[in-house]
Amino acid sequence: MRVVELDVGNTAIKWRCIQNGQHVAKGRVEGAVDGLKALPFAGVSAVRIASVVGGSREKEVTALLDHLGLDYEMATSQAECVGVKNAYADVGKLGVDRWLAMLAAYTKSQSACIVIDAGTALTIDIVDKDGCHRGGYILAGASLVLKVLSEATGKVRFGSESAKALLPGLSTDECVHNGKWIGLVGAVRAAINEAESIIGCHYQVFITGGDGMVLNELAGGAANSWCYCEDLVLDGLEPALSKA
Ligand SMILES: Nc1ncnc2c1ncn2[C@@H]1O[C@H](COP(=O)(O)OP(=O)(O)OP(=O)(O)O)[C@@H](O)[C@H]1O
Ligand SMILES: CC(C)(CO)[C@@H](O)C(=O)NCCC(=O)O
Ligand SMILES: [K+]
Repeated sequence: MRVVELDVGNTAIKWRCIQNGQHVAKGRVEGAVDGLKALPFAGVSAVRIASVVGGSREKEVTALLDHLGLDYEMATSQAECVGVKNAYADVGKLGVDRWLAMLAAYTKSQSACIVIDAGTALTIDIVDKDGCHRGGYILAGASLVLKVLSEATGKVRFGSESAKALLPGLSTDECVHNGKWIGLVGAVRAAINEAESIIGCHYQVFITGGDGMVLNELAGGAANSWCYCEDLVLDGLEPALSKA
């Protein structure tokens, strides 16, 4: 059996192809949804989708799959799945990428976990040892921080990043880029601190997203034990969509 999984995010669509349980291809599509036409859809019997974009972009994705004659299933955030219990009163409002990443993390750890997704947004979610989601955080991610600074100021003008560091900057470029990272690293450290008062000190940290690896590296010391999982959101699709 051949399956394609899609993580439709606000910046890019991440995809992978699974054949008989093996991951055989993967990639990233930026910009127009038409880029999905290049995926290896031949022989695919099912498409699983995690989408946080909604609206017309989501319709473009499903219209393209319909056009290709492919059956698809769209994951949604539920009250409970694989032992994880959603903390939102309105469970469907929790971003499905956050939900799926928690399902995957809790399945892997079978213990308390903290799930960090460093994408367009930075999200941090807390799951206790019994699988109860104990809440989370949504912040602007690295690229959004830059966008907001350049749009909302007259003189914070900067180029691209030359090195990734947390040191105090000595130019606008360094101040902005290092500031962006210290904001993300600092937010994650503070969130973990808050989490410890809720779930205690025994937990596994999982990190994913386009900026996940950099954030893991910059967080230093304590972050050595974090588990970087490139496809945590996609990993949650199968448990979320498998019928009991
Ligand atoms: N080709 C790339 N590969 C990996 N990371 C990238 C790439 N291009 C940009 N990034 C980084 O990834 C971040 C976006 O995160 P991610 O790839 O998780 O995207 P996303 O599609 O926005 O997902 P989501 O909307 O679900 O957060 C950007 O801040 C950017 O720094
Ligand atoms: C926060 C993002 C954008 C992260 O991708 C996504 O999970 C989302 O659109 N969430 C909806 C709002 C919420 O999770 O409460
Ligand atoms: K994401």
